[in-house]
Amino acid sequence: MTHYIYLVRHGEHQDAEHGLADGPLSPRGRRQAALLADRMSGVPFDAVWHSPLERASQTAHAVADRMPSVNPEPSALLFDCVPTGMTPETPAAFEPFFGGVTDAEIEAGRAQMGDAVSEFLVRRPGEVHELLITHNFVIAWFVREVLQAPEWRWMTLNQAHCGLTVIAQKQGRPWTLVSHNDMAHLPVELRTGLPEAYPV
Ligand SMILES: O=C(O)[C@@H](CO)OP(=O)(O)O
Repeated sequence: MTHYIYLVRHGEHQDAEHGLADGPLSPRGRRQAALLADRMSGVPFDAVWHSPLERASQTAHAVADRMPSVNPEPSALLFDCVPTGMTPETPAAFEPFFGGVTDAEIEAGRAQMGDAVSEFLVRRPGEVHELLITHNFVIAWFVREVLQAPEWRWMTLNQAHCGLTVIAQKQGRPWTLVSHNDMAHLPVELRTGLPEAYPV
């Protein structure tokens, strides 16, 4: 019996190129979400959770619309956030990023990620499949947590729009990383959202 959590970053949103924080999915984002829905259509989901932001909600509904028995629900624990601040271990290369982040945002992000781990990374009885549609940094934090990597390491983990990351726990065993940022369902022109173009 295995508990699977499928972590998916939302599709590209319409206003991303104008620097707006949220908005509906772009035409490319809608295609990403449809292909994700095709990919996931055979999974017997017990639950679909999504960040309350529009881009995540629309992505979740694109998947769930194909599964009449699944009702996607928003969770504030999956909201976009900055999980930690600059620490003595954080490489100096990341310093500019934190220039635009307040202490209050970091404190809130850390608390949110602590609560999210307590809520989702728990053993549930039986075979369980849960889909979480959320944001780049949130997925990075979950992966870091599963690997028990140093805190700052979330900054080195990036996921493409509608890339698929799977973590799983078998009865009595630790959480494992099954796959990271799997983009097999996305043609090259739809592999967006990574900091640099994927070289292969
Ligand atoms: O702004 C970003 O780069 C990330 C951070 O998590 O968010 P999103 O996945 O919503 O694009």
